Amino acid sequence: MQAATSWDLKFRSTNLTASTARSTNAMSKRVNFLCGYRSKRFSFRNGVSVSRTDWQSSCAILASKVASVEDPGGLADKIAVVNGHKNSSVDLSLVHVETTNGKLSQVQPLTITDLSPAPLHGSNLRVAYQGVPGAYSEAAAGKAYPNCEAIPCDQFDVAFQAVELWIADRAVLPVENSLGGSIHRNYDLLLRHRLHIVGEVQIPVHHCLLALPGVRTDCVSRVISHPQALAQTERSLDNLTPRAAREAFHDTAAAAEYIAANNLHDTAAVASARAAELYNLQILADGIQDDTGNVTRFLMLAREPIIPRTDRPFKTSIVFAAQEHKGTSVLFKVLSAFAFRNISLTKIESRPHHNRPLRVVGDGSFGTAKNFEYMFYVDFEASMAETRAQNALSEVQEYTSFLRVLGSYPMDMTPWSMSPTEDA
Ligand SMILES: O=C(O)C(=O)C[C@]1(C(=O)O)C=C[C@@H](O)C=C1
Repeated sequence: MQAATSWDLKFRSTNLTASTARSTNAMSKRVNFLCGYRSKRFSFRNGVSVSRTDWQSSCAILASKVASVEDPGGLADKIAVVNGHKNSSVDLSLVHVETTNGKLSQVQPLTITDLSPAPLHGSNLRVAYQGVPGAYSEAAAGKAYPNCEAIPCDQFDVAFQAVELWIADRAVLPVENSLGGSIHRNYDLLLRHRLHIVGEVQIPVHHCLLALPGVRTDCVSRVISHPQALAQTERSLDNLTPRAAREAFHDTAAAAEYIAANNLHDTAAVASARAAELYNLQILADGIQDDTGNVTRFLMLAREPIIPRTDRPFKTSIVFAAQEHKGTSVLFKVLSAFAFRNISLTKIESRPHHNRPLRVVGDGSFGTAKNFEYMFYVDFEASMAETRAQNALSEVQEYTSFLRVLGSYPMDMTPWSMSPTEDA
């Protein structure tokens, strides 16, 4: 192996799981984590910590530390193509390369940098995302916070908790896709947790069909991926693998990793080109999303809100519940509060009202009807620093029993490019 080059990459991988983010005291967790790590009393499977009772209340974390990676065959060039997009603005220094010459590297001991407190600013921001390296959410974290330390989490909920417990500074989570629609789980979690939306990023999602080297497409009997990714490639898969069963997986990159780790010759994954690189899979088909306009919108979440401004386009996200017995006219009134002030809405989503899911109506003469109650999520194009937005919300408050501003944040105005071909 050559001596370290300028392409030696210093990567860290901290993988949060549900059990590791369960405690309420961030500081004690951090300490427990460090002790747990040092004592090496827990074991690992596929680079993921296996929970132990004496470790369950501690904060985290598997850390696979510094991996020195030489640059065989132009790694720099290879990872400049992320998600199939050559000119991607995604900064790759966040990437968790755990492999050295294709093999998983050994877990390394902690160094002094592990003991430094969470930075609030700058490039060392710790950003939690759901998935494993190679997931689109990781690319979103890199676009949102170049040079950040991306922290993989096994569930959305864990990413929220990681920020609440000061293990991470930000979470970056998908909320909707232009083809697949809303990721409802994250809407519900936004309400359950007290984090603030501080930004949004949109990522063009360029899917590939991946399999072990040598596997032919007609030998694939099962395709695994994140349900959203399967939905976004439905028609392509009908053509490419018409007889293959489709199975949901936690995230796209985890599906790729699973095939590689289990040497599955009959299974393919829908995932990114970067996942193919990371897990040594071949690309059977490239650009298999059913429409080139396949974009996922991610939200950045923090413990504190940002101060809204008026010098650039801002978006504000709110959630509200209608006053009881006011019926559907409430929604009309709320929407008109924005319309009369020329505030455009970019999104409206309804979710079950978990505290009050049903409303019984009718006086009994014809029986009673059970109407469902909803929480409405609305995104509108204005900053909370604008008087028109403040006035609109004070009007909305009159019609609602519950109103929360989830965040007022800069809109992602990245110039549009749909595919790698168009980038070139
Ligand atoms: O599985 C991944 O790679 C993810 O980042 C998750 C996710 C999603 O939740 O929608 C993100 C973007 C794509 O739309 C497909 C999947």
